[in-house]
Amino acid sequence: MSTGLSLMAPAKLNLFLHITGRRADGYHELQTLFQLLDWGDTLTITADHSGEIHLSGDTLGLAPEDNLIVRAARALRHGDRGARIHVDKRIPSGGGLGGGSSDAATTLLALNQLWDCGLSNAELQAAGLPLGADVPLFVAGHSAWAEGIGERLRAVELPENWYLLIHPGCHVPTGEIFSARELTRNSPAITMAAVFQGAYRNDCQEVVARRYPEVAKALNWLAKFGESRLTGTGACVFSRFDSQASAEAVAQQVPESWQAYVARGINRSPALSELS
Ligand SMILES: C[C@@](CO)(OP(=O)(O)O)[C@H](O)COP(=O)(O)OP(=O)(O)OC[C@H]1O[C@@H](n2ccc(N)nc2=O)[C@H](O)[C@@H]1O
Ligand SMILES: Nc1ncnc2c1ncn2[C@@H]1O[C@H](COP(=O)(O)OP(=O)(O)O)[C@@H](O)[C@H]1O
Repeated sequence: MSTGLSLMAPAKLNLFLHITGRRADGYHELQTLFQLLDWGDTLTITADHSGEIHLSGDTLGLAPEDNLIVRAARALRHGDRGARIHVDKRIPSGGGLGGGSSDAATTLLALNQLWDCGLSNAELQAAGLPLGADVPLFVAGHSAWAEGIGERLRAVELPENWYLLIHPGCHVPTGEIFSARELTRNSPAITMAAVFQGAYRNDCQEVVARRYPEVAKALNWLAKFGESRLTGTGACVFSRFDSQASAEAVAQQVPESWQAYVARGINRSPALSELS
């Protein structure tokens, strides 16, 4: 049990996000289309018998017990199971790109194999949900139509378009947006067919744009080149392009105070092919 794995933890976009209700525990029910991207963090994980989880690399200044990678490893650990995990982060934290959740999911998938835990994918999704509403998506590893709080997933095949993502530099706390009084919480449930006909939006976008002027600016700037939209609760915004070259050409023009990323949509997470 000393083998290691190096896996990509992909980012995601919410191509649309409707809030359809609120549960008794305060969590919001939503409908969303999760698009996985061919771009993300890299985790290098080696299992050992130390009984400890050691994390190195880009730890974002978080205490180990607050890092979703360590929390995911601890959810599976028992006995003398231990691991050394190195993380190279590319996905900006708190950007609505699901970086923390993807890191957690990749950790669960890798350690389930390295530690021979024998959990099914469904069991891993359930173990990951308390860590974050997006963790089941990344454990399932497929672009998906999602309902519930994002954990009821149906795999979908989406066109593998190119996207330009802009991080306008501000941090938008998910909890703040979900507790905003002005947030629309009663969007009627729609069908997947309606979404593919273009009848969709992100219900968080107006609230985030009003509270965070830099997000509004980035949405307006990107709208010069195509339809621009917020992912999740932000702060990142994105637009779809027909080719890598056209996305790169616009990325070159992004104002210097913002971060630009070009990525391709993918249907299946590359991590799944790496794992047996
Ligand atoms: C709404 C999404 C769409 O992808 O936004 P992003 O975070 O990616 O921007 C996610 O599901 C978010 O998932 P995640 O960021 O993991 O959220 P969590 O840690 O589970 O929740 C943070 C806080 O947001 C609120 N929350 C989150 C998800 C949800 N469906 N309803 C909520 O009300 C809760 O107050 C919760 O305490
Ligand atoms: N490994 C990690 N990578 C990113 N963020 C993490 C990680 N562990 C814990 N976090 C915390 O999770 C929160 C949400 O991060 P993230 O999932 O990247 O954003 P979002 O939910 O907006 O997509 C951040 O506030 C961050 O402090």
